Amino acid sequence: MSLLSHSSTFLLPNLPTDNNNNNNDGPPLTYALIILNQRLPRFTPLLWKHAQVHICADGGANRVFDELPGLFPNEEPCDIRKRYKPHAIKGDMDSIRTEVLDYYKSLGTKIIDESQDQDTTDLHKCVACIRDLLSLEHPNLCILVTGALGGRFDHEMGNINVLCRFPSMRIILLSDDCLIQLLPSTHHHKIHIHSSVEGPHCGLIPIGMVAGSTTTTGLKWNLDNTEMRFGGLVSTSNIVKENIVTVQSDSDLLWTISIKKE
Ligand SMILES: Nc1ncnc2c1ncn2[C@@H]1O[C@H](COP(=O)(O)OP(=O)(O)OP(=O)(O)O)[C@@H](O)[C@H]1O
Ligand SMILES: Cc1ncc(C[n+]2csc(CCO)c2C)c(N)n1
Repeated sequence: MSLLSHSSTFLLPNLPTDNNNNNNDGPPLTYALIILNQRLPRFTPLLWKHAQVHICADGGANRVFDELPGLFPNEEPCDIRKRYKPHAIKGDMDSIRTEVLDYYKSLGTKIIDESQDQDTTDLHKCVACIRDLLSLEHPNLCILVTGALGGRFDHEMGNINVLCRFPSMRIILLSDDCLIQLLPSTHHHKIHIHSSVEGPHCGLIPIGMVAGSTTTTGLKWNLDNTEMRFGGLVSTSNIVKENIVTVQSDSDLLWTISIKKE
């Protein structure tokens, strides 16, 4: 089974320039950023800089409009708003304010109103949009999602469900405190830990099914062909012990790791 490399280099101030590789020994990645409708993480400008495409999910546009200027107290809000112009705003448009919609429309942002679809979330709609826009030209695409965690529980579960609905895409859900991604069972996984910005707290959690057998290295409490299931063992409050964590499992798992406060 082939190995998939993971690396949170997008949390570093500069992406590594040797071979222009931002994914350690994995293929260089192209980043896309989705902003959801929750308080922006403090490192949003960094993610924005690393990403080639920026899309707001409905009310996520209010957050860019309202909160990004506050991250640059010495600059004029209108300068910041022009600098951080989303490529598109997509969703069912029940949360974006009219003045915000009109403002970004006037700057040339694409407005994609999918209010007729009340069966998929705004995040789902944005991921599908990025897949259709970029995945052919950029097979090594990684979607970063801000504001995905730490709010309403139905929204959080909906956001995690998007990871499961697009299992072959690299999607990373972020909050100020942690990140979550899916480790599909189609691969073995090698996770490079950047201990200046992430860890040591971490977790490996089965989702939707019993994970019959999982083996890890690099953790304080490693799994050794161990079964995990909700209602039984799930690996929470684990600790990263090495610079590389490896995971092999017969089931899709969620990987989560804490993000350090500066
Ligand atoms: N409290 C929250 N916790 C977690 N995620 C959130 C929260 N609020 C919004 N989001 C995310 O931001 C996206 C856009 O939110 P917005 O408030 O614009 O729309 P919504 O109508 O509440 O969400 P949806 O239309 O997707 O049900 C949501 O699809 C969801 O992914
Ligand atoms: C069984 C079922 N439960 C909830 C919804 C509601 N819902 C799910 S996604 C969405 C769009 C949000 O922008 C809405 C309203 C549904 N359609 N079907």
